[in-house]
Amino acid sequence: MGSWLSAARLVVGVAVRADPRRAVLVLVLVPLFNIIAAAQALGLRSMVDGAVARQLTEALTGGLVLVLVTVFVHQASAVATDLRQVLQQRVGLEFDRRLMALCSGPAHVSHYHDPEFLDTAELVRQRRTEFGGAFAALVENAGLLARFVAAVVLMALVSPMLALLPVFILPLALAIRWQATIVAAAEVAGAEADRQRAALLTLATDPAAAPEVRLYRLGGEIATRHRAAFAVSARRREAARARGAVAMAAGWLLFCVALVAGLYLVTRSVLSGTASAGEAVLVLLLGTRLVGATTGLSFLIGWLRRSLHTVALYQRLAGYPHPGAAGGRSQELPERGDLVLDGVTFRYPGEATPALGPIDLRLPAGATVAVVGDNGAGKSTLVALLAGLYPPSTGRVTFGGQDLAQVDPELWRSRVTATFQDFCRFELLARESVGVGRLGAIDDREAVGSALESAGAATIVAELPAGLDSRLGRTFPDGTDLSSGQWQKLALARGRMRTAPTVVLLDEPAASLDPDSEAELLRRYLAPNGSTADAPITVVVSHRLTTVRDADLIVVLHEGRIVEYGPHAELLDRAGRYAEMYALHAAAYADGPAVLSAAAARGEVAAGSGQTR
Ligand SMILES: Nc1ncnc2c1ncn2[C@@H]1O[C@H](COP(=O)(O)OP(=O)(O)OP(=O)(O)O)[C@@H](O)[C@H]1O
Repeated sequence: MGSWLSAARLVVGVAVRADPRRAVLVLVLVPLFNIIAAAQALGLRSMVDGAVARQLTEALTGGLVLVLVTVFVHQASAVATDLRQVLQQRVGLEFDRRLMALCSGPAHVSHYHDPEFLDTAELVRQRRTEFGGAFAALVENAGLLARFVAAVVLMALVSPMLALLPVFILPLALAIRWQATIVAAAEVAGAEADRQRAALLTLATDPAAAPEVRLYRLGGEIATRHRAAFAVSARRREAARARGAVAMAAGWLLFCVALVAGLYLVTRSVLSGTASAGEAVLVLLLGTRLVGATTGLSFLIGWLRRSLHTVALYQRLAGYPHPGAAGGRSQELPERGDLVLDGVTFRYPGEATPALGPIDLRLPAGATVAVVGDNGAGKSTLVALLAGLYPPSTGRVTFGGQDLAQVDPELWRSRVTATFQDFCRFELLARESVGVGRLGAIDDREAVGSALESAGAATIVAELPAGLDSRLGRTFPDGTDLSSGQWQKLALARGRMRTAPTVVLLDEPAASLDPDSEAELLRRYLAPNGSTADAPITVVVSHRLTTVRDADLIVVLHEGRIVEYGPHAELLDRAGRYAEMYALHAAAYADGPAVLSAAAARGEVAAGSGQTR
């Protein structure tokens, strides 16, 4: 009940803030019109009593009241419905904004790895329209409740016994509430299956997945799994609804018996002369209205319950404890310094063991660093930690001696530029897709042009139908789609928009590039830059070991830990994991022998051993 009230308060607060005048009008007028509607019954009573007593004035006055109230209530309700719909949209829009801020606002992104957060967010996203619906349901319920109370009061004036009718509605109301509770619980329990269903639907309709779906003939399998996932969540929901329906039917039965008994009492009073015929008609009219209002309430309470439950889920998301979200962070950071990880571990939410660490690592100012290791070694996790996207689970990351946990994450991220392994395909205008790398310069064609140039992506854009102004992607009919490598080059250009970053992070930046582009890219990023005073720390994750050898330092990760660390030649001398990986890699390349012989010519391969340096 507490969460209902808190959700209702939030919805009303949002409506009042979104449009104070309309909100107050709707919240006051709708119940008022419903109370006024009860005057129809009074008019009808006077009409009947006037007719029975042959009192024309009384009969005509009653008729006039009946007609006027009916017309007024009809018109006023239409106006109130219009107002309510406008507000409903505004409330929905405001919650959409809040939801976007909730997901994209937190300092870190680790919540996206928490299944509980994802399930709740998925439910809230699916039921977004219910935020506006919650306001509408509140208003309609208030209106119906007012109508109900007015009817009971008028009936009680005829016979006080009739005031007991609401007591017989209580079991029905409890049954309605119980059904809504168990259906909501079933929906939460089925959220995981619903998420799977949504993912399968995306898979079956996503153009990127289409080639493999066709090739491996996965259409049928996806449909089967989709049906199975639906069955899991639907079975739970339907079972909950059925149980609730049985309880509601029992509640209805009790109420109907009570109403029939009430009508019997009034009929007896008319026959004994203690009530007028008009009063009997009044009770009959209000009694049937009571049935209507109760039916309406049973529907509306279900609607209200469901929509307030969505609001409560939103509140749960809003209250999600984001690690490292404490305020009062420093806005100061040195321009240059070493980036140091000190006993750092990172565990994904819900995981028992850390994906990374403990790690101690010093990345000297201006150094170029390559991070290598097997799949799942923790390279991307390390990059995300350095970008400040996750807070370490234990240990600390410092820059220039300053603990980044004490620094505003926004400040740190404004110093970092990155191209991630799963880079985003911003389906905007080409210049915007690059320009979002520095929002302040999004309209600066020159800045975008030089970022494209430095990422080797200028020709891609030059060949587009409208150059920088071409729309990218398939979402819009006039959009041009790009190849994976072309998208990746635009992502690299985006990373070049920040002109003087402190740290440059590149996670598999060349995975989709041709060998020439890759070699050129890594040459640019990994050329030793310690001699330049303002050079950033550059961290490159790559599986192509032959292309990262020029880095000042190479970090070898294995099962989340650093197993080796040093320059290429030193690591080869150590003849450990890196040397082994490097030799395998060089030999596996089509031109492996050529690489090896070139290395031998430079004295980097121990003669006859195949071991490279
Ligand atoms: N969202 C997640 N939730 C739980 N565990 C995760 C998640 N993402 C990654 N992991 C786990 O963390 C470990 C490190 O993953 P990470 O992606 O950092 O490896 P990687 O070295 O970048 O791999 P690759 O070379 O394949 O890109 C792996 O064991 C992986 O299973």
